[in-house]
Amino acid sequence: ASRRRGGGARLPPSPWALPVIGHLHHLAGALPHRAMRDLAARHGPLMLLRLGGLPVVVASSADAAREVMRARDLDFATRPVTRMVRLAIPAGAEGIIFAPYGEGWRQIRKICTVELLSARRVQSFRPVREEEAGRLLRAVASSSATPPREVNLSELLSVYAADSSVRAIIGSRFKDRDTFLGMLERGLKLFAKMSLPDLFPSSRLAMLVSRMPGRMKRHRQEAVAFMDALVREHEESRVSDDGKEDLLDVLLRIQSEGDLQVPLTTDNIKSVVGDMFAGGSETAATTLQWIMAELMRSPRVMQKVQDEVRQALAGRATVTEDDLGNLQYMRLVIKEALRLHPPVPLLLPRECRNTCRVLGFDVPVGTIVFVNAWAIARDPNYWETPEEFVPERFESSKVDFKGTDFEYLPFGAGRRMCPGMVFGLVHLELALAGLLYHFDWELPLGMKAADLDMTEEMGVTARRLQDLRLVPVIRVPVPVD
Ligand code: HEM
Repeated sequence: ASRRRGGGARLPPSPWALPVIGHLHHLAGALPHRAMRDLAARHGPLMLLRLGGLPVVVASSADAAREVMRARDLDFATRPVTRMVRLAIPAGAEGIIFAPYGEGWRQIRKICTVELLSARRVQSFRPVREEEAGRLLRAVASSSATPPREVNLSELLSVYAADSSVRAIIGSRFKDRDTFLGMLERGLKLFAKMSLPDLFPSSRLAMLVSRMPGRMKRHRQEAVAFMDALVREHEESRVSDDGKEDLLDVLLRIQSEGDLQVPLTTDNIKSVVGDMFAGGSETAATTLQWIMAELMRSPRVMQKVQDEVRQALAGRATVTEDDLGNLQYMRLVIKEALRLHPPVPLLLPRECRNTCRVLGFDVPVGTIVFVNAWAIARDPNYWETPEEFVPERFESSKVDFKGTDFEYLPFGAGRRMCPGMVFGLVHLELALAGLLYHFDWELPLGMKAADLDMTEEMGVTARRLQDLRLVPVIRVPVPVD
């Protein structure tokens, strides 16, 4: 039941709580989006949890999501910054993801949408993507000898997404690419975990007993040294605005042009570089892995989407981005995979800036808000046979992921909605079209579609626990370099 507390606030309903840990035990042993869906079934579309010392509200219906991200978007337009994140990103040094709502964030957001992630800029990286997609296809082909052998498709897709993003962000010139990737990945792992000091923000003991603060500080030192070298290298070999700029070049140019309302510091720029990688890489890799897994479980859909791709490309040596516009059914396949497997199932957390009312309940200032987009996208109130992979459901429906249909929110909605949608989608489409055009796909010997393990694990994204291993059989040879 809902509770009234000091001043007569009507708080959203909560499950039973334990002293100190609050509701943490309700989440133990399950993935957060799944545990929260089960709790919401009992406590309603807006519920209040206390995770250690953190008050958290979870929105689990389209109505609740609409309230948070449209009606009251301004009240929820900032993000919580935990103690550990603060150790890695000092106040004022934020990029975009963790920037508090305000002029600074608005300016960086505008730079992202107009300069970094605009359709024109994304287009300028087309040669990089096509090269990386070619590399992916060759890597797959080289493993499909006679007799064809299985490949670890998860690994190859992660390499594709990471390499292609990194080349867009810091260019192809950078010598220490591998170190950069390794560092970013270690950093992301640290950010993805809620540690004791995060859950108990006022506890000094938690700070003392946890190993996280030390790790975060070391990560920051390493990242700062590395980014300094990266920025220096970019400053020494400036590229002009001839379409060959990488995202770091663009940021440094905007900084040097100087006519900004809020100064853009080099610390901000370094954080944006990290944010672009954090936002763009694992999301694309995870989605591609889920799409291929769902296609393997649904031979009907696989056949239909391969027929489409092969008809559209008949006689072609390989796929280019010019071909993608004709692949309507493939686009529905991607939409359906993003419905069942939104890579960021709880979206990125928001924080309440002003105490306000949502669905008749009071949400106090400072509360962290999650929108359970995963649960909403599988809710039988909005979806027929929600657990089934049926791309055709989007054929006659206007529901889209642009942030106006609150039953389907893989990219979020409102002011904080994902600015990287175009960038992400074109990566997905290009790689997928290539994989479907050049190869037929089989399960490893003796395995049936029903045996494919679809268990999730929570990293930065909700990704596959088991790597996806499949056997590619060449249908159209992949051109050599
Ligand atoms: C399949 C691909 C992707 C998915 C599913 C996805 C999903 C999301 C989601 C759910 C959010 C939170 C939105 C909210 O709070 O309402 C978000 C934010 C964000 N995404 Fe993406 N994303 C993808 C690709 C990308 C790419 C390619 C980039 C950049 C290269 C990117 C950069 C960002 C940034 C910077 C934010 C934070 C925006 C802000 O706080 O103002 N994303 N994304």
